[in-house]
Amino acid sequence: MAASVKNKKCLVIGGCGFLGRHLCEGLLERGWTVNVFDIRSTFEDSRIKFFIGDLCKKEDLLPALEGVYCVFHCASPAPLSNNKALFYKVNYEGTRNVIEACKEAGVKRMVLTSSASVVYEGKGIRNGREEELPYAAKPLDYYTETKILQERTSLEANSDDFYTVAIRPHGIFGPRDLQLVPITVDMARKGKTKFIIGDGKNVVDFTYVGNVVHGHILAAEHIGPGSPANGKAYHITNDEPIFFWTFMTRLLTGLGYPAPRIHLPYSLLYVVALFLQFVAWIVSPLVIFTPSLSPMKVALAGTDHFYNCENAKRDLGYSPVFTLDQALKLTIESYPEMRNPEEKKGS
Ligand SMILES: NC(=O)C1=CN([C@@H]2O[C@H](COP(=O)(O)OP(=O)(O)OC[C@H]3O[C@@H](n4cnc5c(N)ncnc54)[C@H](OP(=O)(O)O)[C@@H]3O)[C@@H](O)[C@H]2O)C=CC1
Ligand SMILES: CC(C)CCC[C@@H](C)[C@H]1CC[C@H]2C3=C(CC[C@]12C)[C@@]1(C)CCC(=O)C[C@@H]1CC3
Repeated sequence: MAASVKNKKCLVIGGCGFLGRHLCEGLLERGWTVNVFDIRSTFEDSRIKFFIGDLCKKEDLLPALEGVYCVFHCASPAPLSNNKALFYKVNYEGTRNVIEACKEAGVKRMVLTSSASVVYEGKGIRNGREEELPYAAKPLDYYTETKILQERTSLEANSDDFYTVAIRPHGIFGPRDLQLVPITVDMARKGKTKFIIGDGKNVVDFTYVGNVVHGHILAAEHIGPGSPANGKAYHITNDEPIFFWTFMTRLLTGLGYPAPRIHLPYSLLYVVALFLQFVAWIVSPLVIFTPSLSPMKVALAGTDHFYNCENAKRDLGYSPVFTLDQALKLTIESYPEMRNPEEKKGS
């Protein structure tokens, strides 16, 4: 049964990021008192108390944890940054630090933002259930490798004194998104979105940020003494699997760009991505460069990866609040600056 959270105080670690800020807005609407902890400041809100610091430093965290009922840990370095050392420092060592600081400050609950990628290693996943999918034995990138360590550490910390739960969203998109929409538009403006990787029939989940926020808040309201959610991981999706390339076509055409139309063999692109990754590794002692075509991106664009969220429905009372149609409309409308500048000239 959901606990009453009226005026309970929470801390959103990573609250100045894409998901974090939406989470703050959702929590405020739900009646929570919200503190934000982040390494940077990206917005102001008189209802929120901001703490700027590094989650890897306990002395930065402790003041922000005073009187906190629940911590939402959704901080991470940028998922596609490929910075191994930073991923380990923040996602693994930093999360251990967050857990220690929570216990020291007497915080009793933590909701971790994990990722559905923790079980994905480039092979197709269709309607994947949490209890049927082991952690990826061969993660495709350092980000995923450290998200596995982060989730495992967080769930193992669960006890009757400190309740933890992990939310595994997949392919989050929405207003103020920093990954999916900006990267896709950048590729479109460089003429790189005319290609379809593979046969174009791979089915995936994309999850609207409003639904991810809803899942996080339900998780915080449900963990506690005797809850079936304690120490568990939950897939949170839109529950509307879609062809990856249908989604991309709707997003691109909705922003005034042409639809992808030329098929390229998946295996060829994957080999090219592996070669570029090898070259980046060879030159890394001299220069850091992150190829735009990575094995992870190619795999995500060319294989099935959609997940079952029945466990979240059963234990958290989750169901998507926004449909994919509503979500795409809200997202496209929120990005006037991302529209194809050529469409105006053509009209
Ligand atoms: N975007 C997606 O599609 C998905 C994301 N996720 C997970 O959701 C969470 C949020 O992702 P998203 O909103 O996209 O990411 P963002 O990068 O937008 O937000 C993360 C925030 O955490 C901050 N941060 C990073 N390192 C530290 C640190 N050492 N101390 C304090 N704050 C720090 C970031 O600051 P800075 O920008 O300066 O690094 C940023 O403000 C992440 O845990 C991610 O793994 C899961 C599935 C899909
Ligand atoms: C091929 C192009 C037309 C479009 C490229 C879109 C990609 C930038 C995105 C498609 C799937 C996205 C995704 C993530 C980042 C952006 C994409 C690769 C994540 C890796 C972000 C962090 C996660 O936890 C998992 C996400 C999976 C899906």
